Amino acid sequence: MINKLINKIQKTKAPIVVGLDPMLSYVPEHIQKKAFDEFGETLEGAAEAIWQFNKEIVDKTYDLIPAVKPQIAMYEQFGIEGLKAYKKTVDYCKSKDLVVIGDIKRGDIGSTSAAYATGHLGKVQVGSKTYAGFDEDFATVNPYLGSDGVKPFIDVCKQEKKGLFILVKTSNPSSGEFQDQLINGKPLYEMVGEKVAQWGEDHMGDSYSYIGAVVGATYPEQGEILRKVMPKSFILVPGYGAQGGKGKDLVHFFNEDGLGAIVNSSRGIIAAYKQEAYAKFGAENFGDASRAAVEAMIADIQGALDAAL
Ligand SMILES: O=c1ccn([C@@H]2O[C@H](COP(=O)(O)O)[C@@H](O)[C@H]2O)c(=O)[nH]1
Repeated sequence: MINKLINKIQKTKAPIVVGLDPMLSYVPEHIQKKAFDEFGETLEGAAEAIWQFNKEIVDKTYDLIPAVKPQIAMYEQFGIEGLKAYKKTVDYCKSKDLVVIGDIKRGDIGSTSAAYATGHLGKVQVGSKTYAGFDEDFATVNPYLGSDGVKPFIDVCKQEKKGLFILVKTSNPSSGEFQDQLINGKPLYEMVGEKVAQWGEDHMGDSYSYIGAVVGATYPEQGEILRKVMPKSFILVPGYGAQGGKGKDLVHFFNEDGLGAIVNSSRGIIAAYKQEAYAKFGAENFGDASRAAVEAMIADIQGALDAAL
C-alpha cells in the first residue's frame, strides 16, 4: 500500500491528505434537514448527515488527492450509527481509488492489539469464513505500550500489504510534556523515531517502508531532526491549517526526492465554506469550497517544496 500511496502522490503532485473529521456543526443546514426529515433528530439522522457531507466532499476532491484520513472519534460520538457512517466512508473512498488512513490511534497489550489490527487492517475468522471489518489501508498506532503492542499491527500489515503511521511527535500544544522528556540526554520522541526507523528497515516497500510515523506540522524543528532519524519512513504530518502549520514550515519533513511526507488538513478543508476566504461559495456549495481549499493547500505545499528543493 505504501507503493500505491507514493504512486498516487506522484500522479496528483499533491502530498496531502484530506481529513474527514465531520462534526455535526460543520454539516450545512440543508443536509442536516434532509437527514433529520428522513430519520428524525436521532443518532441515525446525525450519521446520515455526516455521511452525506463526507460523500459530497469526496466527490468534489477525489481527483486532486491521493488519500483521506477519517478520524474515527468523530464517528464514534454517534455510537454504532456513527461507526456505520465511518465504514461507509472508508468503502466509498476506496471505490474512488483513494488510499484510506484510519486515524484510530490504537495500541494495547499484544493480544488486544492483535484484535485491533485484525478489525481495522486484517481479516477475522468466523467459522470457515473470513471477513474484513473496517478494512482501511493504513492505521495510526500509539506506541506507548512498547514493541509487543505494535508488533501485531506490523504482522497484519505484512500479511495484508497495508501500513502504519506510529505516533512519534504529536502536534498538540502539550505534546512535549512526555514526548520531549530527555532519557539519557535524548528526547523520548527521538527514541521512538529510532524504533520506528528500525521497524521500518525490516518492512520495506519499493523505496519507503510501510511503517511510517506521525510528526506534527506545529513542530518543524523536531520534524527536521526526525526526517534524518527515519530516512525511509513516510511521515504523516497533521497540524496544517487549523492548528497553524504552513507550507513553508514543512519542507524539512520531506526528503530530497520530494517524497517522504504527506500533510493532513481536516477542518481547514471540510469546513472551508465557513472561512472568510471561501465564504463566496456559500453553505449550498460547501464541496466546491473544499475543492478550492485543497487546491490552495497543494499550491502552498508544492510551492514551498519547489522553492526549497
Ligand atoms: O499529532 C496529531 C495526531 C493526529 N492528529 C489528528 O489530525 C487531525 C487534525 O485535524 P485539523 O482539523 O486539521 O486540525 C485530527 O483528526 C487529529 O485527531 C493531530 O491533529 N495531531
